[in-house]
Amino acid sequence: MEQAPAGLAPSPEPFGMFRDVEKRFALGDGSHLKAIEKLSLTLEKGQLISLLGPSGCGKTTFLRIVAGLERASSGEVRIEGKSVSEPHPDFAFVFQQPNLMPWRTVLENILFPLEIRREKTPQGVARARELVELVGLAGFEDRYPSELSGGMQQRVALCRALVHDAKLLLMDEPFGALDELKRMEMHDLLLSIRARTGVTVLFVTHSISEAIYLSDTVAVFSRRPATIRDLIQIALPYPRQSEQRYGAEFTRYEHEASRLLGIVR
Ligand SMILES: Nc1ncnc2c1ncn2[C@@H]1O[C@H](COP(=O)(O)OP(=O)(O)OP(=O)(O)O)[C@@H](O)[C@H]1O
Repeated sequence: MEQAPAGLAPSPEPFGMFRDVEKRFALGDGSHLKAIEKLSLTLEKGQLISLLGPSGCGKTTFLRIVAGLERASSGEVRIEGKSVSEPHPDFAFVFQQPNLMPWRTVLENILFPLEIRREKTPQGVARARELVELVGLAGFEDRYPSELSGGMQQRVALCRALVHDAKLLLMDEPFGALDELKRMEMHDLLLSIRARTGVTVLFVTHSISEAIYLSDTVAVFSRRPATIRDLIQIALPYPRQSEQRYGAEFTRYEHEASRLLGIVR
């Protein structure tokens, strides 16, 4: 690490630091596919960054690398100053499908991460119940996933991700399978949970409006091989309100993102 000039404390490394990340996949015919090229991004603690880009550009691959589920071919991937090489117990995931265990009740699904960590303490159970309350599922603790709507199942998945007090929440198009109304409800729910817990979030989406509504920063990806075209800082105040979606400032951000994506000039 570089030495700070005398009298100045070295500035601490950001929570997440990704520098010149590249990813090449070896294909069956002996050729390679370059999914990510020289991608650099920093993530501050408590920040919510959306990764916005066209389908197939490499967003999921990047998220999987940050998660430690995939290794970068080159570049640096660091969380809290440490290189990521495998999934970390402080990371949590929410995918497009809730992937609940059908034979477990709502509460049992949420408690699962605590069970595998052997942390199913009375405090852990209390936190699970508190999360159930927070996402509006009180009274459904003993129901099975098949008895819930898709939106309710996704809320259970969110509780399961947060029950062990994750530091980093990695979300891959988590609301993509929901209808517009449910998706908007989930946006407000995610933002209220984030305001309460201070969790840092990386959120993959190809919805421009979703990215703007949720994020303090939108990282607009290029087409494959993915790199970041630009960062859009969203200055809309929190707590976000649905009315903001129809304001002139929101439209300006939508236009800027569309321009960076090459949809409009
Ligand atoms: N394991 C793999 N082996 C070979 N190629 C892969 C592998 N995983 C992903 N790819 C390729 O890498 C590219 C990026 O895929 P990725 O899933 O990251 O895109 P994405 O931006 O998340 O797309 P979408 O929004 O459609 O989910 C694609 O061309 C995909 O075919």
